[in-house]
This record gives sequence, structure tokens and C-alpha cells, in this order.
Amino acid sequence: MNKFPILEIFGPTIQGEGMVVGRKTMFVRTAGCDFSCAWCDSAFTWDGSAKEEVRRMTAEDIIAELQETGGDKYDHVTISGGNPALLKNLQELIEPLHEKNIEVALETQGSRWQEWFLDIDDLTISPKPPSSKMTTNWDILDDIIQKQQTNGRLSHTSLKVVIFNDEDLHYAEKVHKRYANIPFFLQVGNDDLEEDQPAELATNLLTKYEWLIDKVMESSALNHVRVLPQVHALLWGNKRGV
Ligand SMILES: C[S@@+](CC[C@H](N)C(=O)[O-])C[C@H]1O[C@@H](n2cnc3c(N)ncnc32)[C@H](O)[C@@H]1O
Ligand SMILES: Nc1nc2[nH]cc(C(=O)O)c2c(=O)[nH]1
Ligand code: SF4
Ligand SMILES: [Mg+2]
Repeated sequence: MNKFPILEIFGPTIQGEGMVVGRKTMFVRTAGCDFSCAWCDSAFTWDGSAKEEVRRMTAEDIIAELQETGGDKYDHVTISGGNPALLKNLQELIEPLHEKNIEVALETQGSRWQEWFLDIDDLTISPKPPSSKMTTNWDILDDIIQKQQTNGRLSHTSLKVVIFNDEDLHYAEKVHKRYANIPFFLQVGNDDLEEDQPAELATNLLTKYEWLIDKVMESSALNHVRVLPQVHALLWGNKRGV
């Protein structure tokens, strides 16, 4: 059995972002990322600060811990990271979850594709705008979308771009135009990752949400879109494991 590097297993909570926002779900967070976004809210998955917390777990270990933590109070698991798409063989986790009638979602940035993407019920691809300081490999992104389409998986796929500024909005317009048939989400960027008072953060994020809504309302290139905050950040701030 393969072992996967795992940093967190938590829930049930709500999916705070994107295509299934509000959905009751468990989270499995993998360690390691091929990116290093300037504003990553989960930098502990790749910057070494939590490396002693990483556990190497088989799919069986992960499912046992989901069971211990969530009992029978969930039927949806979200795999995030880090970049879980770095891991080959995640079908070893997805298949037994499906056998238990548990749906599986994935959060990834669109820098890698794996065959097991075709088994994901809610696939969120989140290409990174200029403020992240990362560059988008359009050939790889095209290929991922193409594979999802060819295999009839577009109804299980969405795009989500985090927005911090006007340049990011321009990038979002470009992404939406390129993949016009994929459900498209714009997400408020959290630039206040050190704030430990949830109420302070919420006030700040709501101001940014209103700014983002105003901008999107003005853009004729962003009509068939949804604009969302990170609901979990509004409620619980920058806390881990929620
Ligand atoms: C931590 S990432 C992990 C999955 C994958 N590496 C990715 O980026 O899609 C999960 C989601 O959080 C978003 N995110 C990360 N930092 C953020 C921030 N400061 N504000 C808003 N969203 C953020 C990412 O864009 C991504 O959509
Ligand atoms: N509640 C909650 N919703 C989330 N949606 C995406 C998350 C992530 O870190 O990938 C996340 C998270 O960490 N918590
Ligand atoms: S791709 Fe995701 S996990 Fe990796 S650095 Fe960027 S936001 Fe963080
Ligand atoms: Mg998060």
C-alpha cells in the first residue's frame, strides 16, 4: 500500500469556498506543493514550518482517521493541500470512499494532472493570478481542461481565481474567456494572514468582498460568474483545522 504525506484530517465543517460552498465535508490536507504563492494561507504545507507534523499514511489509515474524527456525520471528503495532484495513486483513497457512498472533492492549482481526477466529484482548479508571483503554464492547464472535457467530466469541474487587485481581475477575465464553458468563481483574497481576531478579519474581508463585487459588476467580460468570500475565514478567521 502506498503512503501519502498528510498534515491534517479535520471536520465535519462546511466547505467555505467555490463550487460546493456550504457543503458539509471532512478535509484531508496533504503536505507539499510545487508552487510557493506569495499569499498562500496554507504555507505550512510546504515551507517546512510544520514538517514534524507530516504523517505518512496509507489510504486505510486515512479512512480510519476520517471515521474516528467524523463518525457517521459526513458523506463528503475534500482533499486539499499543498497540491494533492503531486500524488500518484490517490485513487487508493478515492475508490474506497466511493464504495462507502462518500463523495470526494479536490482543490488544486492546475499545474499537474492525474488519471484519478476523472473520479473526483467536485474538482476545483485554481490557477494563480499575478499577485501570487507564480506563472501559469497554459499548455498544462489546457491539457487538464481538455482531458476533463473528453472524458465527460465538465459537470464535475470548476475554475476558481483568487483576486487581490486589478491585475488579478484582468487575469481572471483571461481565464474565463479561455475556458468559457467551465463554471467560474472569483474569490476574495485574504491578505491579512497574521490577524488572530476573527471579527477584525471578517470586517476587512467583507470590505474586500464588496470591492470585488463592484469590480465584477463593472466587467462585461465577467458575466457568467459567481463571486464569493472564504466563508470559513469570515466565521473562524485564520485558524487551522476549520
Ligand atoms: C491552500 S490552496 C490548496 C490547494 C491548491 N494548492 C490550490 O492552490 O488550489 C486552497 C485554496 O485556497 C486558496 N487560497 C490560498 N491562499 C489564499 C488567500 N490568502 N486568500 C484567498 N484564497 C487563498 C487557493 O487559491 C486555493 O483555491
Ligand atoms: N472550511 C474550509 N473550507 C475550505 N475550502 C478550501 C479550503 C482549503 O484550505 O483548501 C478550506 C479550509 O481549510 N476550510
Ligand atoms: S498552490 Fe495552493 S498550496 Fe501551493 S502555494 Fe499556492 S495557494 Fe498555497
Ligand atoms: Mg484554506
